[in-house]
Amino acid sequence: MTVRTPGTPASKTDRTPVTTPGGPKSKEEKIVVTVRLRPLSKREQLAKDQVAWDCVDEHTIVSKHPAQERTAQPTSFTFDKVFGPSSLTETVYEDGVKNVALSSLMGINATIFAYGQTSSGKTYTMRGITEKAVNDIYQHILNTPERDFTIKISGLEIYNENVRDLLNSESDRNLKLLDDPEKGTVVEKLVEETASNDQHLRHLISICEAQRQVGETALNDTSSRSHQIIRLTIQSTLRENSDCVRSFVASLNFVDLAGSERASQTHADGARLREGCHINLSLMTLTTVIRKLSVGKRSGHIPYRDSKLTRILQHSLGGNARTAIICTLSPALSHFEQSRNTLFFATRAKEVTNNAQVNMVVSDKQLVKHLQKEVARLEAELRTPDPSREKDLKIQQMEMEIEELKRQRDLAQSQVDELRRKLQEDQQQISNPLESSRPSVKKCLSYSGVLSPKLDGKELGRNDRTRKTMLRQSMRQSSTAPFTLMHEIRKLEHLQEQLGEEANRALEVLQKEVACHRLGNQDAAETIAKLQAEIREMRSVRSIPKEVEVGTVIAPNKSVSANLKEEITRLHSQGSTIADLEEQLENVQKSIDKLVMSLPSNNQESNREATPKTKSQSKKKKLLPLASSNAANRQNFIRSPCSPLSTSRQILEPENEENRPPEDDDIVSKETLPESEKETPVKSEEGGDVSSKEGTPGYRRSSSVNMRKMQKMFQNAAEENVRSIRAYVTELKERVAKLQYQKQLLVCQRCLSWKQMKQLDTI
Ligand SMILES: Nc1ncnc2c1ncn2[C@@H]1O[C@H](COP(=O)(O)OP(=O)(O)OP(=O)(O)O)[C@@H](O)[C@H]1O
Repeated sequence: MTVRTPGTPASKTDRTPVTTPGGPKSKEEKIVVTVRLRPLSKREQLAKDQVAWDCVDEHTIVSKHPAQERTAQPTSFTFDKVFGPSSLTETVYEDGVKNVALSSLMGINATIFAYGQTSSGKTYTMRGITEKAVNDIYQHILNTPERDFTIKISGLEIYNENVRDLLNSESDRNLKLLDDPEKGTVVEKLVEETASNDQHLRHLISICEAQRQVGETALNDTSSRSHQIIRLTIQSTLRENSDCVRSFVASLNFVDLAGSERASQTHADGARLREGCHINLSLMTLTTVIRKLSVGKRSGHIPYRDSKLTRILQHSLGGNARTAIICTLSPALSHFEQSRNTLFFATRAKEVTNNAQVNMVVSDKQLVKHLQKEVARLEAELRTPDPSREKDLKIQQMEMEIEELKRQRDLAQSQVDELRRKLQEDQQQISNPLESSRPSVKKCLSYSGVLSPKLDGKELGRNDRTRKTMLRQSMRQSSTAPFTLMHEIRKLEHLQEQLGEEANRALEVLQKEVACHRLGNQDAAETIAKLQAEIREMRSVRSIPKEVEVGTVIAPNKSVSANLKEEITRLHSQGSTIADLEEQLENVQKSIDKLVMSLPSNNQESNREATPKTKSQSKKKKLLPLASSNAANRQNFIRSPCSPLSTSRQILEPENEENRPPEDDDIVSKETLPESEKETPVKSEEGGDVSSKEGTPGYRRSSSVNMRKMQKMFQNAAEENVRSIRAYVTELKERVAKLQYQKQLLVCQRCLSWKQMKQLDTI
C-alpha cells in the first residue's frame, strides 16, 4: 500500500534543519569524484571501436589515444577512485559512494549523481548504486533499534526543462520550483511517499524509473531523455524511552543525469534533438556551476538558477551536503572527446568544496511530549528531593549547627567567667559577711532578720547554711561542664532573687509598721493640737468675763452693785477654779512637753549622743508652755513616740501626780530600769549631760536591748500615751464645756444686771 503525502511546505515543521550556532558544525569536504570506465558495448565491439582509456590504478585513468600524445592536452587523470571496465557496481558503491550515501542516516544531506555522455553507463551504475544504498539503509535501520527511522521518497524528472513528478503521473507536467528559506528550492506539489520498508521503497523507486522519459537513440536503445532525481528523506529519532526530542533528518539524492550527446552521433532530430538541446544546455549550466565552484565560492555569481537541474541540486553543489559524482566513460575511441570532456568536468568537480552539516529537527509532537515528561520529572523531583540537593541542605544545616555551637561555647565561656566572679564574691561574703560586696542585699537581709516575722535569726541562719551548701555544690559542679555551670548560675540567680524578694517583703512590713506608728503619732499630735487650740480658746474666753467684771465695778447702783459684787465674788471663786484648771492644763502642757522632749529622734544614736548644747535646748524647750511647744518637738513626738527611754508610767506620772511638772530626770524612769540600774546613781541635770548615761552599765544594757522588745515597748508606750492623752483631753473638754456654760450664764446675768442698772439710772 502506498501512502502519499505532499512534499510541500506544510510538512516544514517536521523537518526544520537546525543550523543555529548551538547545532553541529559544518564540515568542509571536497566532492568525491570517481570514474567508472565501462567495457565496450556490443555495439562498440561490433563497430570495432578501440579502447582509448586505461585505468592504470584505482585512482588514475590515462588516455590510450595515439593522437592524444601529440597534443598538449593531459592524457592522465587522477580521481578519488577509478573503476575499470571489470569493476562491479557493488565495488563502485562500496569504494566510491557508500560513505557519502550513508551519511544521510546521520542527518547529513548526500547526493550521488552520475555524469557522462549518453550510453556511458550512468543509468546502469545509478540503479545499482541506489539498490545497494537502499540495502545498506535498511540494514542500518535493523542494526539501530534505539532509533525510529522514517524514510520518504519523492521522484522527479527534468525533461526539456520541465519538472515532473515521477510518483504522480497525473500531476502537472511542469511543477513549480519554490524557494524555501530553510530547505532551499522545493518542488511544489511534489509527492513524497513514506516507504514502509525496503521492498516498498524499491517498489516506489521502480515506479519513478518507469515514469521516466526514455527514448531510443542511435547510441542507446533506452536513452534517458531527462534528468532524474530520486530523493530519499531519512529521519531518525531515538525511541520514546529517551528524553531526546531532536531527530536527524537528511535527504539522499540519487541523480541520474541525461547524457550529453552530439546530434551528429545520436542522429537526433525532432523531439530527440530538442531533448538533446535541453540536456546539453542544463549540463552546460552544471559544468559552469562546477567550474565556478571549483575555483572558489568567492569567484562570483554561481548560476544555479540558470537551469532547474542546478537550482534543485544547489545544496548538493558546494552547499550543505556530501556529494559524490560518478563520471561514467565509454572506453571507445570513437567517444574519446566526450570522455575527455567528462574527465575535465570530473577534474573541476573534485575541486568543489561542500559544507555538510548534521541536520536536526524538533517536531511539535516531540516537543510537547518532552515538555510533559520534563514537567512530570520536576514534579517527581519536588516530591522526592534530589540527593545532591539534600546533601547541600545537610551541609547548610551542619554549618548552621556549627555556628550555633560556637555561639553556645562563647556564651558558656562568659557564663563560666561570671560564675567564677560570683563564687569569689560569695566566698568573700561567707568569710566576712559584714564586708559583703553586695550591700543592698545585706541591708535587706539585716532588716529581714530584725523585722520580718519569717526571717528571724534562726531562719536567717538556716537560709545562710542552705545558701552555703548550694554554693559549695555549685563550686563542685562548676568544674564538670559548661551547661552545669549555666544551671548553677541560674540556681544562684534564683536564690538571689528569692533573697531579694524576702528582703523586699521585710522592708514592706517595716514600712507598714512605720506608717502605723506615724498614723498613731499623727492622731496624738492632732489631739494635742486640738487641745492646744482649746486651751487658747479657753484663755480668750476667760478674758471676756474680766472686762465684764471691770464694768460691774463702776456700776452706780449700790444695792444692785452689792448683789453684783456678791455675784462677782462668786464668779471670782469660779474664776479661781478656772485658774486652777488652767494651771492644771499648763502642768499637763509641761508634762506633754516633757514627754515630747523625752522622746528620741529618728536616730537613736544621735539622741544618745546629743551634745550638751542640744540638751540645754531640750531643757529650755521642756519649760515652755504647751501652747508654745515648738514644731520640732512635735515632730519628734510624731516621729518617735515609742522611745525606749520613756515609759508609759513616766508619761502618765504628771497626770497621776495632779499635773506635777515633770523633773528632767524623769525622762528615764527608775521603775522602768532594772534593779541594778535603779541603784546606779543618776547624775543631776546640772551634774552631767544625757550622753554621760551611755557610760553607765544600765545604759549599755539598754542599748543592747533586743530591737524587737524595744519596738514593742515603743508601741505600747505610744498606745498608752495616746490613750492617756485622749482621756485627759476628754476630761479637759468636759471641764471646758462646764466653764463655757458657766461663762455664758455669767455673761447673761451681767448683761441683765447692766440693763437693770441703766433703768435705775434712768429712773
Ligand atoms: N559497466 C557496465 N557494464 C556492463 N554493461 C554496461 C555498463 N554500463 C553500461 N552498460 C550497458 O550500456 C548500455 C547503456 O547504458 P546506460 O543506459 O546506463 O547509459 P546511459 O549513460 O544511461 O545512457 P543515457 O544517457 O542515454 O541514458 C546499457 O545497455 C548497459 O547495460
